[in-house]
Amino acid sequence: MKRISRIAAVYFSPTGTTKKITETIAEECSRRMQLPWKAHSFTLPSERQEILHFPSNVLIIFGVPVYAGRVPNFLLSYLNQSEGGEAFGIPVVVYGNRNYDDALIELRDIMEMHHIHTIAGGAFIGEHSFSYTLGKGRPDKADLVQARSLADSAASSLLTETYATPIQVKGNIPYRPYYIPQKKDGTQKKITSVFPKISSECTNCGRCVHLCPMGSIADDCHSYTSFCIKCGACVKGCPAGARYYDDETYLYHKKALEQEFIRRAEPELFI
Ligand SMILES: Cc1cc2nc3c(=O)[nH]c(=O)nc-3n(C[C@H](O)[C@H](O)[C@H](O)COP(=O)(O)O)c2cc1C
Repeated sequence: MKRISRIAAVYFSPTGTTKKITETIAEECSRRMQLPWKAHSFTLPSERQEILHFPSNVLIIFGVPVYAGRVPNFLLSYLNQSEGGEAFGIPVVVYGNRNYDDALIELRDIMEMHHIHTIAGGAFIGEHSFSYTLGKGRPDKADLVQARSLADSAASSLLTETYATPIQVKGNIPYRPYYIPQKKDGTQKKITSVFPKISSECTNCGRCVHLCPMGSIADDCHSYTSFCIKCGACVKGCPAGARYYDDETYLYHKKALEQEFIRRAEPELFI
């Protein structure tokens, strides 16, 4: 086996569910392989100043949330500059109880293209960025058991050199187009130009300014300097509950998702 001397949990995670899964897998790999692990977030603009560059001796647990059934597209130019140095890696996607569509296979391909040899993969569920009821409380205890199980199998396959790479995961090639929300009348409408509103409860504490992964909220907390990806970081992270959406298509889409995807989706592990 190529020498692995440390483990890295590398993730983009505006509302923290991807962070939780990715770090749990890293922690368990660390326990099983008796190696140190470290977290590396690329969620905030300041964290994306440096490109991702890994030496060959790292096992990389690479986590992204699923946006529109795919790897978030605004991350592609950043991810496509990364260099994996022939390291081993585990692609992990976290989705809001609807579907992960082609996100996992796309992430695997990105990793392979940048010289990270994938040996396992997983799709997990997190509370949906738009909602407090869809995937509520996920990942939960049972999800974390699954995350640890993925880590155990991956660690065993590395220790016994029985891994297969690239890992075979679910998904289509070519990838399906990005999922587009529907309006009430059944026609599709993108919500790219929608921004959260700010109520009078806002205390100008600046928390949202710090949390925004696009660096799009001005210091006054009330105006926007760039675009909004609807990640939910400012809405769910506002201590005063002052940020909300009132866009009709956004609200209709959120309600439709909450009504249609009430079944409990389960994690899928690829080993
Ligand atoms: C723009 C956008 C698109 C999303 N698209 C999907 C999707 O296609 N399928 C799904 O199940 N969840 C979708 N989600 C929900 C997130 O994948 C999910 O909430 C994830 O747990 C968020 O990760 P985080 O907590 O690390 O930010 C979407 C969220 C956003 C913001």
